[in-house]
Amino acid sequence: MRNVKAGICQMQVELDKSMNLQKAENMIREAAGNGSNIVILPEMFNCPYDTKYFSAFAEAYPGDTASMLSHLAKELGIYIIGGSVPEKDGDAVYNTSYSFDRDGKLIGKHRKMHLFDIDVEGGVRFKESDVLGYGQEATVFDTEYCKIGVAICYDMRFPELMRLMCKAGAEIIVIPAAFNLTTGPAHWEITVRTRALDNQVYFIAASSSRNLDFTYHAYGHSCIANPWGAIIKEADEKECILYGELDLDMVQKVRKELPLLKHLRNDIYEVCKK
Ligand SMILES: NC(=O)CC(=O)C(=O)O
Repeated sequence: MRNVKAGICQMQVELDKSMNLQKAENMIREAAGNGSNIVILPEMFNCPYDTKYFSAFAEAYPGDTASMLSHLAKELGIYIIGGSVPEKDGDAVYNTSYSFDRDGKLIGKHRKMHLFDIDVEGGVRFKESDVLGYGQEATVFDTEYCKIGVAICYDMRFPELMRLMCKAGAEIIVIPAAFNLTTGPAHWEITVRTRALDNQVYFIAASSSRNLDFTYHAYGHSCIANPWGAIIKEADEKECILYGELDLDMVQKVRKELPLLKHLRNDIYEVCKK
């Protein structure tokens, strides 16, 4: 049996960065105290999800935020997938996720590859590319449980990237995210389930909770889908820690019983790195 307990911190993000860091620390400690092996934070957990704040909140690596996550991972002996934060690199700012192992070592760094530029009539309008640079690489890393792939929010809408992570051996895909009240009800759950089903992985989508003080209202509803495409845990829109047990043997069982990945017609089409 290969079991992992995941703790998803659906935290409320505020305007005050130090409050966000304190909140994240408290929630990580609580999730670890309740037996989580892997603790996950949401997209932009130290900064409101609004392009006007990204540059001012950005830190060059390691900075206070990544250092805190690394220390906590080591002290608590857990893996941390640190949501995402604005990262400063020279003149550029990226939407970046840092992951740490039980020794506090950085094992994954993902810069959001697909920037969220949308304009839905009567709904949400957002243009990350006004202020953010594009990530260039898919991110998959080893843990003692299995390989884990990490991407950020809008990245999950691109099946090619998810397939690339699956081909690189990911059995769990983790997506720190912040869908909204236009796209969330329509697309969140179906995208999570479909990506889990396509790739026969555990798919974890970790949102912030809904804060109506800001112009961008996160959908919340952090959830976990299993390799059969079923949602096994889902939060509502409020702040909480969502726990889920992942049975990694199920990944291999489903892949054996319904061998989608073996049946790919790579002679006709193939998702590959350029
Ligand atoms: N916030 C995002 O990056 C993506 C999102 O909200 C959506 O795809 O919808």
